Amino acid sequence: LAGKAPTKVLNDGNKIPTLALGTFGFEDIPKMRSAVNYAIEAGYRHIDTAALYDNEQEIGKGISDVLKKGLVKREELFVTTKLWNDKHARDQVVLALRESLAKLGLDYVDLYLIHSPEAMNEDGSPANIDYLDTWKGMEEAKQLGLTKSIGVSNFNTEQIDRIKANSKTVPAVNQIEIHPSNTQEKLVADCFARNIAVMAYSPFGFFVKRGEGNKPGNDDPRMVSIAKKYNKSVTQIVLRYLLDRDLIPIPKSTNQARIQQNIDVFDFHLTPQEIATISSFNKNTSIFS
Ligand SMILES: NC(=O)C1=CN([C@@H]2O[C@H](COP(=O)(O)OP(=O)(O)OC[C@H]3O[C@@H](n4cnc5c(N)ncnc54)[C@H](OP(=O)(O)O)[C@@H]3O)[C@@H](O)[C@H]2O)C=CC1
Ligand SMILES: O=C1CO[C@H](CO)[C@@H](O)[C@@H]1O
Repeated sequence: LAGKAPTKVLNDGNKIPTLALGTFGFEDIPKMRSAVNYAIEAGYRHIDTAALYDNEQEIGKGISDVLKKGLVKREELFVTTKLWNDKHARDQVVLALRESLAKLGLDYVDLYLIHSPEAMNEDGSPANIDYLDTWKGMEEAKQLGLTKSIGVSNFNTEQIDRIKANSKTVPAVNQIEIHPSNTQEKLVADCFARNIAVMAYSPFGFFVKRGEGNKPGNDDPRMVSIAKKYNKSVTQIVLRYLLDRDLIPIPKSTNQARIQQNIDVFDFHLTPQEIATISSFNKNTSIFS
């Protein structure tokens, strides 16, 4: 009953499955319960959510279904969630994680991330809270056993180094936007040099800008020819490209066939030349800006 994605050992010794189901999309919240069921049935063992996504309750129902069906045991699952920007005060972190856990119906998560270095007030205005204080709250959450690992998201090298220089715990993970048009080679190398694993969000951001259809369907002849060679789809080639760079992609889908397709990427490898070809699409452009 092992999952399809191999695991990677984090700097704290915990093991993380190297591909996760993405779950962001407010209009998709009602579909998340079935998406989690489809994903676990297809061999996913890692689910990525966040307090921001407002779907932890539906995901919790999906997790409860698969546990009840006996498809997996809790310890075979890896659940990642994130602290939103309006809960950065040190004494809010444990409370925010307890709220997420209650919604998920779990007594611990596997990975808790600071969603972004930017602290905000509830109205979205900037708050004057240093993420070093937030990180202390994260360490407390870990000490309490509410999360196995702690990490960050959307942090740059300088911000990671400030945590490293001022804290006992180094982030286990940095979750950032990575796809062929935003390859992030420097930040990834900096994370790896510090023994920090990297999760790649918006893996299909190569094909679409947010709000412009959101339907990957790339027909670039170079991508199509690599896909033909391996008898895979272009989206599968993008996921394999990220895996072959030792990253942990987070493809989001609520559609059963696409959920299955997105994890069917562990039976081939790209050549260094193909990886270089795909990296040559880099424009250092974020889909969010
Ligand atoms: N830490 C952070 O700040 C951020 C984290 N994330 C995380 O990363 C995840 C993934 O990123 P996200 O921005 O959602 O986008 P993705 O790059 O995962 O793309 C999702 C889109 O692609 C479609 N799709 C999925 N699989 C296929 C396929 N095989 N063929 C064709 N279309 C497909 C989906 O539609 P459909 O569902 O209909 O299949 C959806 O429209 C998020 O869901 C979230 O968990 C994302 C952004 C920021
Ligand atoms: O995780 C996330 C999902 O996407 C949002 C934008 O649409 C981001 O703001 C957020 O960080």
